[in-house]
Amino acid sequence: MKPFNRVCVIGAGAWGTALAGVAARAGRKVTLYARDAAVAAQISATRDNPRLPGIPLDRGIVVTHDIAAASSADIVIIAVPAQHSRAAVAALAAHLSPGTPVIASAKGVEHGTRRFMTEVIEEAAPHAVPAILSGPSFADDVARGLPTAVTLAAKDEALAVALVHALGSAAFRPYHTTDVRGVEIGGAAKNVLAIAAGIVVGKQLGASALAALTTRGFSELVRLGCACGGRSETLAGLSGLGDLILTCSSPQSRNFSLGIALGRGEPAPRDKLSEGAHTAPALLELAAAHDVEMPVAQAVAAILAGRSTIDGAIDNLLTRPFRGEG
Ligand SMILES: NC(=O)C1=CN([C@@H]2O[C@H](COP(=O)(O)OP(=O)(O)OC[C@H]3O[C@@H](n4cnc5c(N)ncnc54)[C@H](O)[C@@H]3O)[C@@H](O)[C@H]2O)C=CC1
Ligand SMILES: O=C(CO)COP(=O)(O)O
Repeated sequence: MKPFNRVCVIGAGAWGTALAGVAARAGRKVTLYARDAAVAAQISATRDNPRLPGIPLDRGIVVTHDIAAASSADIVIIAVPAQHSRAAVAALAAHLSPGTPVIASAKGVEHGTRRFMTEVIEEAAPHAVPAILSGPSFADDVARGLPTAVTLAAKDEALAVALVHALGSAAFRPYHTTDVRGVEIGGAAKNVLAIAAGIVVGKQLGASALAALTTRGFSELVRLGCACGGRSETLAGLSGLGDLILTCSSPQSRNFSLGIALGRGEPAPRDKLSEGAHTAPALLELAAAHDVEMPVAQAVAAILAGRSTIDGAIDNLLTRPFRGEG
């Protein structure tokens, strides 16, 4: 396999900027693409992204507004919100050399189509080779170079290993797998479940309730993941259980914070992306299509859509029939 040297990251938000830093730290030549020319110019001039305030951009990273810069990339990383990934990949497709690995890093399921992020890449850039990176990793931690471990999946194991070597470093440790579906379902489901965990905290239901909710949420994630073809060891790994633990326990998470605000009866935090809120309906459609029960995710979707009050949803969950664990 040819060595990967040039990396182009699409999306100059918090995660794209953090991943550009990861690639630069791993010794790669990095271009960070911002859709908005003014944003590209500002980040390039100040070497600071307001989404990651106070964390200087690595000196070697070139910031551009020119999508054609992707044409020289050996690896492309898509770091835009899940519902925008198709548009970002479509705009990129004509500039990619055939066979270029395109790594999805959004955590969600597409509305309407119920497609996972690698499926979106397959459809929008059929000549690219999709991969997915996911796991417990806050952009702020990663950009600061704090120790992080994630999962990186590609159908071809040799490619997954090569991508790990191209992006990994002491502080950023990707583990490779060929279980693409298992990795992407963990990231998508945990965001929805983290909103429920936040509600538990916002409603002050106690630490025991939070542990119960997180664990029963994990059962849902595993049920859906296995039904969609993911492997149980992946779902119990960094991109499933690992990310669920992180996001269901830290106010640094935007999904958890949304839940806390909802539980307290406060307005949702402004200008903060909550992928779980966007993914909840599509996740439930997937669950229904596979005949999988997801009561916690269902409660989140019902609350967000205004079909249920928080108290009503909690009552529903607490009065479900007793059953065997599993
Ligand atoms: N922030 C974090 O800690 C982490 C985020 N993620 C995932 O990464 C994804 C992006 O999240 P953030 O970077 O945090 O969001 P963000 O809101 O900070 O940034 C999103 C960026 O995408 C850009 N964008 C939107 N549509 C685009 C398009 N069509 N072409 C090019 N750029 C476009 C926006 O201009 C914005 O700069 C989400 O799916 C999130 O779940 C994953 C791991 C960690
Ligand atoms: O995915 C993340 C950490 O792994 C980031 O979580 P939030 O999107 O909830 O902030």
